[in-house]
Amino acid sequence: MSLLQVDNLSVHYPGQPLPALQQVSLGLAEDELLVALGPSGCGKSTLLNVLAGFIAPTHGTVQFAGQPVRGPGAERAVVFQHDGLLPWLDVAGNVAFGLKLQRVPAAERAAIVAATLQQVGLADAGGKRIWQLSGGMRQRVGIARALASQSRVLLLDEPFGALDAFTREQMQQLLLQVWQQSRRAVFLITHDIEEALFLASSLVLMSPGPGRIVQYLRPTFSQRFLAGESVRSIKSDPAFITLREELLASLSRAQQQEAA
Ligand SMILES: Nc1ncnc2c1ncn2[C@@H]1O[C@H](COP(=O)(O)OP(=O)(O)OP(=O)(O)O)[C@@H](O)[C@H]1O
Repeated sequence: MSLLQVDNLSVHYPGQPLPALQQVSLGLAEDELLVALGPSGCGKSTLLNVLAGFIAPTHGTVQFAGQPVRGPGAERAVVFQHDGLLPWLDVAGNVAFGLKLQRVPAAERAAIVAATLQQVGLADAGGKRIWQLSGGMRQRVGIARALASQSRVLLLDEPFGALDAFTREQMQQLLLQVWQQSRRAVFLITHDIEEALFLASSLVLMSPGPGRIVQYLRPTFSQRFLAGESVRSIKSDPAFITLREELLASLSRAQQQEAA
């Protein structure tokens, strides 16, 4: 059964000629890393915002664990492209912030913060100030904060979009490790085909005008990485390259249809 379930979802922003999303249906299971891939304007952020409970559907339903989503909830943590960290707190303070709001006792809070910082490779950085961190480290803190919240779903909004190619690849690997260890359901949006193929256990390809799902896939490359194969070997595999080119062709076909 899906943890998050979307049925026949449409979102039409007031004053816009076309719906941002039209008749979108998908399910996110507990052990899944679902990626929504598509070009700018296909409704990825709108979909994530609906799952997070920031935006209400115009039509259709969104359910978490069988209950309608009526707004944001602690069981669905969001990580944004621009990390949203609090500059007046240090790294540990940022990771502990949500726990403090939830009134988790100090000793328990400290243990969770230490464990999640360890998980994202920042075990020694708890006392650092936010302005001392690189972009990749900041995103690690954002992910640690989401993990610390003990949410059951992580919603990641283009989390690596602002990073250089090398750091981005490191973060993709980290995310897969964290996904495997933390056993959370993950929903991630990206416009990067290679990133989507490498990370996804399920992938929906989206197209704009109106925003909709045009293809569902179940790539297996992340399983190969988690079984020990190197990222370079996976991304240079002809099977990976062929699928990447097919997705690129599907996306350009969808965009040509939109333009016509
Ligand atoms: N608050 C809003 N009010 C009106 N229209 C909006 C609003 N937010 C998004 N839109 C429109 O809805 C459509 C989908 O936008 P959305 O941001 O969800 O797409 P996206 O795939 O995430 O794009 P990007 O990758 O550029 O962020 C676009 O046409 C956009 O202009």
